[in-house]
Amino acid sequence: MAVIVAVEGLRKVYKDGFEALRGVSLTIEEGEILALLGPNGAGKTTLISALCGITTPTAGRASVGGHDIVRDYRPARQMIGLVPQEIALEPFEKVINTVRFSRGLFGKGRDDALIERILRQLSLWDKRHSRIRELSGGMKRRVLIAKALCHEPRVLFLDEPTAGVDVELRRDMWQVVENLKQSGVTIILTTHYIEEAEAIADRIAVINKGEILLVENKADLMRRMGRKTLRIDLAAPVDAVPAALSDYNLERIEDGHALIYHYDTRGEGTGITRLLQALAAEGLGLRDIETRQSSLEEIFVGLVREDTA
Ligand SMILES: Nc1ncnc2c1ncn2[C@@H]1O[C@H](COP(=O)(O)OP(=O)(O)OP(=O)(O)O)[C@@H](O)[C@H]1O
Repeated sequence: MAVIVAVEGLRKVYKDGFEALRGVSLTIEEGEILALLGPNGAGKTTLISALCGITTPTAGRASVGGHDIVRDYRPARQMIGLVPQEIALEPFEKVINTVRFSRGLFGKGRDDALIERILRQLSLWDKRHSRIRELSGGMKRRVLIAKALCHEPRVLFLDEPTAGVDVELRRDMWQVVENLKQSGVTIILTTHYIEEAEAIADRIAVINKGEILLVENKADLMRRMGRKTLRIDLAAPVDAVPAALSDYNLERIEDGHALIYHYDTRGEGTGITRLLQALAAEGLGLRDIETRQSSLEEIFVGLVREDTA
């Protein structure tokens, strides 16, 4: 796949001397959904702002569609749609005018067919004559997306697209993002909701304290870093883990009614067969067993904690 966004050694030092980006390098491929994950203050918005020309990088380079974001600011910016975190819309304006106006700001001529297609894609067509203030929060977010799409960008940045949105609307928004991907738009989104990245991203970039900790295909990441746990519900509770089982580092939970075994899916063997035999040899009866894959959230928290340590 072709690279559409290339970032190389990007640094941003704010006026007060704070270094928000410490040499970020990253490539984004055409047609993918990349989720940028990071704790508060990690530098996500700064990175997006730099790529969109809102803030000037102190050092390093970046290009969008081959256009340098500083030297060729205009063509680079033409290729980008930005959906900001804050909802800033004119409350008394009608939906359709709001969107048409945004296209005009990019110096593009009126194109009613395109605007209709975008509004339909975002399920806003029926609301095109409504005033912004009459819309629900979820619809306002869709208007922000429509505005960001109306100059036909190839790369769309979504900064926290579902912050403060309820679960149902969040799923709705995921569908919208998926449809945009199908239409060929490359999407970079920042999010605090790790399940959001897990649900829709092709690749995950983790950023912490202005540095990229990793960028990896989501499925590979979960396979590589993921650990599995085996939960063993015992027929009768134990006061302590028997000494004969000490090699397994079992965790005793729920007053000894259950034991947790952590194992690595990358290892040669999981050790489960041996463990079950050892439990039987100790005379421990089992009521139930259950395995669970660690979530992206657990992987993420582990990564950031390691980086802070
Ligand atoms: N104009 C500014 N001047 C000085 N420091 C700033 C400025 N803007 C942001 N920062 C600092 O840079 C760091 C990164 O901020 P940024 O908004 O990029 O983080 P973020 O990852 O988007 O965080 P959040 O998830 O909270 O939105 C923070 O410590 C922030 O306080």
